[in-house]
Amino acid sequence: MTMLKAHNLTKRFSGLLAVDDATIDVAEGSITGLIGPNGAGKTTLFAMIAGFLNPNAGTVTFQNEDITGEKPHLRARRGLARTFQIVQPFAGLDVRDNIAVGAFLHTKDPAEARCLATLTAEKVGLGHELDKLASGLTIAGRKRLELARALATKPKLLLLDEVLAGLNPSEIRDVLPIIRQIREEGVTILMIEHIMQAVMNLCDTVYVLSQGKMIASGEPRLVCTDTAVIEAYLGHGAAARIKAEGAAHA
Ligand SMILES: Nc1ncnc2c1ncn2[C@@H]1O[C@H](COP(=O)(O)OP(=O)(O)OP(=O)(O)O)[C@@H](O)[C@H]1O
Repeated sequence: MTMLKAHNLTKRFSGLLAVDDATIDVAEGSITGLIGPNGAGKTTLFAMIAGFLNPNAGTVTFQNEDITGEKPHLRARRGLARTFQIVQPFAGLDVRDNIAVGAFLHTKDPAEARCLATLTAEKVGLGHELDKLASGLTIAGRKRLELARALATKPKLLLLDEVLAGLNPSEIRDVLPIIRQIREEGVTILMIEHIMQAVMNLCDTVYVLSQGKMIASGEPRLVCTDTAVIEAYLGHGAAARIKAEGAAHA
């Protein structure tokens, strides 16, 4: 079943066409990637899916219901949660209470929210830092916290905006199994990611956005060798140059 259908979405910022008639389908149970060069419009597309921005055109359908124009908190109640590229925890709250903020979506009882927060912290490897102030976490810790805050809302679809950015290779290796485990527990994932190793490792399907347009989609291995994708990242004529160099070295 297709859980999310974001169809023909367009977003203009005064003169700039940030997203231009882009379509993305996310299958239930999948990890779907969204990649593209800087400024391609990925975050803008995410914001329209999560309801933080209204599209100028196009529709967002979640579990067969049209949610275009619906406010973010109502989408969250349906089970659509997102993380932010710039991590902004409540610095003065400890890790447990930061995560509990997400849990309050489903309960008014602080004890229950904290209990769910504790369980969620363990899932992302923050179980031993529950009493620490969020401001005292490392970048890697803050990324995990961001993941936990979204997970505590009990999402059906989790939108991850560059959760691996800023992490070193060993920290990335630690987070990949956590993302896989979240999917194993039944959460569908749509992730913006620049780190290709992670995309190749995790994603069943990947979409490529360039200058606001969706230029390719499919299995990560196939998409990476697509001429239009190589040119979007490396410039016009790059695919031919790479091919020629490959032939010269053969
Ligand atoms: N609120 C805004 N007002 C005006 N222009 C904006 C706004 N938000 C984004 N843009 C512009 O829209 C385009 C797409 O930006 P967006 O952040 O969606 O790209 P991105 O693919 O997420 O980039 P990155 O990989 O660098 O995060 C860029 O040219 C950006 O400057």
